[in-house]
Amino acid sequence: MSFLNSSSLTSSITLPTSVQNNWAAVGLAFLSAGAVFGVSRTFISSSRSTYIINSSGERLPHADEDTRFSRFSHGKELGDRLVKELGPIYTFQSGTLRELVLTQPEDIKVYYRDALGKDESKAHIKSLAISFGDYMRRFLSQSVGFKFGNDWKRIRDAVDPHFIRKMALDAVPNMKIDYDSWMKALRGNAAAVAKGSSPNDPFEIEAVAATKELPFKAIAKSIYGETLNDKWYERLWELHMIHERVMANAIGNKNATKAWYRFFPTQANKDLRAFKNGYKAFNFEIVAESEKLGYDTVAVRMYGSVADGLISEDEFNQTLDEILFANIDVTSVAQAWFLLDIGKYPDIQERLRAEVASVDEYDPKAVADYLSSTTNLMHLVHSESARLHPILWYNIPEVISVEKNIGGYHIPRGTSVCISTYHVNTNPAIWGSDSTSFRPERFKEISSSQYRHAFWRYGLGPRQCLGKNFAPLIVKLVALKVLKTHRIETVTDVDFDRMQFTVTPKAALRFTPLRMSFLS
Ligand code: HEM
Repeated sequence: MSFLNSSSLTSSITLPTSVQNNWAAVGLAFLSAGAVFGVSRTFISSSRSTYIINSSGERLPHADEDTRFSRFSHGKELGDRLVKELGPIYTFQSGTLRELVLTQPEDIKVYYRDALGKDESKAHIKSLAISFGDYMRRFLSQSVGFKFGNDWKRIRDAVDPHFIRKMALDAVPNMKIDYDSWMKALRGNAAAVAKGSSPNDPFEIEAVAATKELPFKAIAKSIYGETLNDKWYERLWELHMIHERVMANAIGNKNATKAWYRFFPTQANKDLRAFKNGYKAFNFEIVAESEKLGYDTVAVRMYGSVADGLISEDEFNQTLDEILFANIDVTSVAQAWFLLDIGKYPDIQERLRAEVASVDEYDPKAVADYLSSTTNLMHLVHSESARLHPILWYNIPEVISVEKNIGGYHIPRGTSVCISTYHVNTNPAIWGSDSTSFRPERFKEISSSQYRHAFWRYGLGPRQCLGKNFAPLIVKLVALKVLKTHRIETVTDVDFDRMQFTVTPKAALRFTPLRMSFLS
């Protein structure tokens, strides 16, 4: 049964593997299921019978349809229809919950005001609507993305220093080595179809297949540094394979959501234990090895916070799990969209190629400077691609802990709130009448303060993506590498893979080598 037809997030055990895996990528990055995990402030008030009203007593427009799955699979169509029928602020159902949806920057600004709460009781909490139950709690409830309030601040304080801009830039030369190998090997990828027998002939490949595993090594290397040789990487990859099965169960196995399930000798439980114990041992041993070799890696420094009693060992291991295993799909999908956009607009591609021609890709500083520039064409094209392809149509909701007046309506505390990302990113009042067109130059015409609450990419509130300094570099690096060696064309119409949780493109790219020499 497809998740599109299931009546509850956990009601289908038989989600196709691809769906399960991608739901895994809910990026636990964005994740949120924290509220169910032993949290006392469970005061979700927006039940089906609760109406939100304005000062004249008028009800906020409401769509009485359960959107828990359609908001991901058909989020664009759903959002377009609801904005047209209900206006810029509305509620829709998420199972038994009535959830508030925002599309206007000024409303989003109010929503996020004091979201972290100086007083913890006023901080946003994560929504119960997407709680995944006991199985996931056993391996991810201690990760940063699941926390809120003071616990979240404590972990972020310990982790943030290792993901600052300088760290990301320092990681580029090491990443570049893997991107070189990726480009050389792409033609031989099992999913690639050669359009001739000569290495000079083009080949075609689905964009997501091309980029699928690329970010994993990049992020792993950023964390484990020089210590991560082939032997360690092989071990990490084996853990990744177990993690895929674990996530599939966490999201698709209804029984696994129940507390009693942990006591049964199922394969899912064995996998969970194997992953938890295996990853704990991996981290412990690789940190020890790094220290022995004198390598000052991110993992070593993060482990220092465990030794100093700032975070627990579970918080350390689970936050690394979230960063490494759960973020693969989010970043690879962003890479796929970026290449598809470049492949779709040949004139932009040629201008980009002319720009990258002046970057010496064997000079680490030149590469880092180029990838981190916020004024070059690469940056403009990357921003435009990110604007038009949010990774979720609706972000993962948070629950407000104090009553707010948003868009003229009294929003009670306990209301679960989410953002219609595409409608924010294409709001004509901010982005102009051509807001849905691909026009990178618009980013030269508008200042970042003008779109501060109108560009959903790494989060719009004070709680933002931990990888936001790394992700753009990883995505741009793919484009740099491709443009130096190949001409790319988007050869099929771009559709969405609606069986995926993230907004995933379904389209193929044709790669035509520019010259032979890179293959040698
Ligand atoms: C293009 C790629 C990526 C995009 C678009 C993206 C986007 C996001 C978004 C929208 C959030 C939610 C922010 C919120 O709560 O409002 C998030 C959270 C998070 N992301 Fe990313 N992300 C990407 C890549 C990465 C990478 C590479 C890492 C690894 C370093 C990462 C680590 C995280 C973590 C740990 C969180 C949870 C942060 C917290 O709750 O404190 N992300 N990401």
